[in-house]
Amino acid sequence: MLLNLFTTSHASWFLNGRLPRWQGLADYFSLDLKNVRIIWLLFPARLDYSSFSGVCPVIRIRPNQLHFNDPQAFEIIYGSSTNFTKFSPFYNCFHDRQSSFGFADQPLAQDRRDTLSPFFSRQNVVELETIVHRSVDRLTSALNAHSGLEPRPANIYLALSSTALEIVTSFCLGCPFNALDYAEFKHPALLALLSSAGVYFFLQHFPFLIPLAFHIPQWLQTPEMQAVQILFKDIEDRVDTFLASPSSLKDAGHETIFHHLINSKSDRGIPTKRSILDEASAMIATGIDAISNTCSVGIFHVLNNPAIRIRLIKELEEAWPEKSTRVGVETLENYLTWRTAVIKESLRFSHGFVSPLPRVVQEDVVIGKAFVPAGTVVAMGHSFIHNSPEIFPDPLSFNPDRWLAGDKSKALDKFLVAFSKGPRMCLGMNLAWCELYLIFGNLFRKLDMQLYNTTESDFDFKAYLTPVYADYLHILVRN
Ligand code: HEM
Repeated sequence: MLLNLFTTSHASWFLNGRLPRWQGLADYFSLDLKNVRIIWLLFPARLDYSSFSGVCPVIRIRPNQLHFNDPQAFEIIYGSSTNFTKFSPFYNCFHDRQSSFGFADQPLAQDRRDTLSPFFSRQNVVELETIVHRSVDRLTSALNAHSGLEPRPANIYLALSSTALEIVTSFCLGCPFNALDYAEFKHPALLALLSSAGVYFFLQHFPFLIPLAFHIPQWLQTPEMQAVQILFKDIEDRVDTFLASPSSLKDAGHETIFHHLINSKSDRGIPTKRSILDEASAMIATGIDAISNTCSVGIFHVLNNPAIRIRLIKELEEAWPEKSTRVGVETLENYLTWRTAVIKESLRFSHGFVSPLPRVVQEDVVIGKAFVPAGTVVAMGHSFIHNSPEIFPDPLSFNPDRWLAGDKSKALDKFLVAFSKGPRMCLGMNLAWCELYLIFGNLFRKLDMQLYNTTESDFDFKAYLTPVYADYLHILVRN
C-alpha cells in the first residue's frame, strides 16, 4: 500500500531529485526510504509486485542503493557469474559475521562453502536421512495426539518450526534440541527465535545497538531469551570439547558441520572458535523459517483446495501403499510428480527469503538497461520474479499444474528462485528438499487434516528476511 502510494507518478514528482547525487545515480527514479523509515519500521510492507509494475524496472531507494524489477537483472545480481559481494550493513545484524551466511568477503565465503559443501551434498543428505525421518515421525505423532473424539486444534506452524529446529540441531550440529516435546509446540527458545525477526531489522537501522542486543544481562532477560542462551551454551560446550580433543569427534554418532570445520583441509587452517559458533548460529538462523513457511503455505493451499488435496493423497497412496512403513526421500522424489509440483508451488508462494538481498557492485556494470557504477548496492526481491504475471500467469493463484506442462514447465524451473542462485545460493538446499519431501509426504499420507479458523488473509506477511505471517496456521486432525 505504502509502496503503491510512493510509486505513482505524483510520488515520482515529489521524490525525484531529493536524494543527493551519488556517482551518477541521480537520474534514477528515487524512493528515499530513509524518509519513510519510521513508517517502514512500524508497518513492514508486503513487497507487492504491482507496486513496481508499470512504473519502472529500477528504483533508487537510498543515495547509493538500487532495487530492480527485471528477471535479467536478477541473473546478473545473483547468477553464477556474479562477483558482487554481500552488503555487510544489511547482514551484520544477524550476528554471525564469520559464517557461510555472514561472510561478505567472497574468497572467505567460498572457502567456507568448499569446506561445508560435502556435508550438504545430496549423497550425504540421503545417507543421513534417518535423522530427518526421526523428527518427522515425532511431528506426525505429536499432531496425531491432537486427534480423538474431540480433536484439539493444533498450531501446525509452531509444530513445523519445532520440527525444523530439531532437524537442524540434530542433523547439522549433532545435539538434538527436542522442541517437539514441548506442550503445544511452544518451547520458549523457539518462541524467542521466531519473535526475533523484527528485532534484526530494527538493528539494521540502529547498528550501534547490536552489541547491546546480544549481551543483555541475565537479570534483564525474559525466560525465552534464557532458553536461547541455554541452547547456545550447549552448542558452545560441545565445540569446546571438540576443539580441546578433536579425536572426540569420532564419538559423535554421525558427521556434523563440526567434523568438516575442525578437520578442514583449507589453506586457511581450522576456523576459530568464534567462527565455528557463528556457523552453528547461521545454521539455526537459516534452517527454520523457510522450511516452516513453505510447509505452512503448502499445507494451507492443499487443505483449502479439495481437487489438489484428492490428487495428492491418491498419488501418495499409490506410491506408498503401506503407510506404517517408512518411505525414503529418493522414492518420494522419483514417483510423486504431483507432490513435487505442490512443493515447487509452495516454494514459489512463500518465496524463501522475501527481503531483497543486497549486493555490492565491484566494477561499473550495466544491469538490464541501467548503468550502475562500482560501489552501488543493488538488490531484487524474489517475490518480483515469483509474482510476475509474464513468467507465472495468474501468479496469485496456487496452481501446481503450472509445473507439469512438459518443456514449458522445465523452462520455469530457472525462475523458481526461493533458494536464490549463484555463489551465495542456499547451502542447505538438499537438506531442505529432503525435509520438504518427508514432511509433505508423511503428513498427507498419515494424517487426515482439515483447516481450523485459518483463511488466506492469515498469510499476509511482514517482509522481514523471510515472510512473517500475521497469524498462524491451525488444523484439526481426525482419526
Ligand atoms: C525451504 C527452505 C530453505 C529456503 C527457501 C532457503 C533459502 C535460502 C536463500 C534464499 C539463501 C540466500 C541468502 C542470501 O543471499 O543472503 C540461503 C542461504 C543459506 N541457507 Fe538456505 N534456505 C532453506 C533452508 C535451509 C536449510 C535447511 C539450511 C541448513 C541448515 C540452510 C542453510 C543456508 C546457508 C548456510 C546459507 C548461506 C549461504 C551463503 O551465503 O553462501 N538453508 N537459503
